Amino acid sequence: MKEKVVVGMSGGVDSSVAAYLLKEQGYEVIGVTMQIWQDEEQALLEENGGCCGLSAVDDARRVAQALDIPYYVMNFKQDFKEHVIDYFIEEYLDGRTPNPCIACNRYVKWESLLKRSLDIGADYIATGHYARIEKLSNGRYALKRSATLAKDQTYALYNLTQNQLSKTLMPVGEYTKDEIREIAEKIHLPVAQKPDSQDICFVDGDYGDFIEEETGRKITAGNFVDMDGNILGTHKGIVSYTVGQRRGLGLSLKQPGYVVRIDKEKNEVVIGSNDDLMTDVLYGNQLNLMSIPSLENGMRFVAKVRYNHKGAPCTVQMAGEDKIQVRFDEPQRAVTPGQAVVFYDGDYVAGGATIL
Ligand SMILES: Nc1ncnc2c1ncn2[C@@H]1O[C@H](COP(=O)(O)OP(=O)(O)OP(=O)(O)O)[C@@H](O)[C@H]1O
Repeated sequence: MKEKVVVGMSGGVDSSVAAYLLKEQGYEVIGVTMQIWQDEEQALLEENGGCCGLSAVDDARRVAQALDIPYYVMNFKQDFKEHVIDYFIEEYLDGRTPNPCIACNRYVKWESLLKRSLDIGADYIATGHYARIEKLSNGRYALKRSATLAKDQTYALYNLTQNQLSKTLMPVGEYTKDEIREIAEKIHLPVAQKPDSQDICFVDGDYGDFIEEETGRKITAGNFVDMDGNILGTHKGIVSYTVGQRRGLGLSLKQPGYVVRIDKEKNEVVIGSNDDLMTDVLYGNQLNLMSIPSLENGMRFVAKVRYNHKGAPCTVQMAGEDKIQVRFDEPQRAVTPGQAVVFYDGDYVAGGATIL
């Protein structure tokens, strides 16, 4: 009997070609689009390349028809609200910079979609992510960077569990984006020329406005201060800033000023120089290990502190029960609380954690 796989279809090129490739590989393929956000907001975001509203469903349905596979729309709005929107809001209110894609992957795409897929008799779920999954000789499953470093999505997937990885297929990771578009053209998929989706699919514009609308809370203005605590001006609320930011501060300073720290207790945004942003040690919690079963003292990796960071050599070790220390060989710029640190052993994700 054919193995059954549920493909998460966003209506984009990558997941459409993923469905095609798996069908070619002999799987019984079922397409599913997850509805994750309110329809009116989605309709607006669609115009900006958002991922899950009405036109996403239309596109995914047309692709499923073209590929002759069954297709369903499933409602995941509650899961998304709890695990992504609420987390996003809480983190910003706490003066941190969350990564909602990581939370969506772990809790919505995998935990919830995988569960429902297994419930309907599937053996696997699949997505159009640019990453590969391998079972290593030590018995562990690990993500491997995609064949094309130009579009490698392993960073946002570091938090998947062993069980989740063991039930996941990512066929697109073997190809470059150009090759995927060529396949889409060759088989006349209706979405071959669709642009990539934007980073954060549910908010477009000022995060402060979004958080005020969602929570009904008024975001309060506060002081910009320098490294010595001297007041430099007024900010519009800590949720509108992130470490490393220079643009949009509205300050006229003698030297270029950057957000170095956000102090939630004092409702202050601390401004310093580029040098003040450099740090060679960071701490993380909520550790997830992937290619390695445990973290031994002195282990060497290359770690990324944000999606588009090129990665830097470091030593990683435990620094408490669920706390790690990452010590870089050279200081890194703008390490940001709330983002993830993901450490690689060659092409494999060894593990990752949330930056404290
Ligand atoms: N609403 C959704 N329903 C089901 N699956 C989804 C949805 N949104 C995203 N996915 C899955 O997650 C993968 C990665 O999503 P991302 O938003 O990064 O898309 P992308 O890289 O632009 O890919 P695509 O071209 O397939 O949209 C998609 O390829 C798809 O498999």
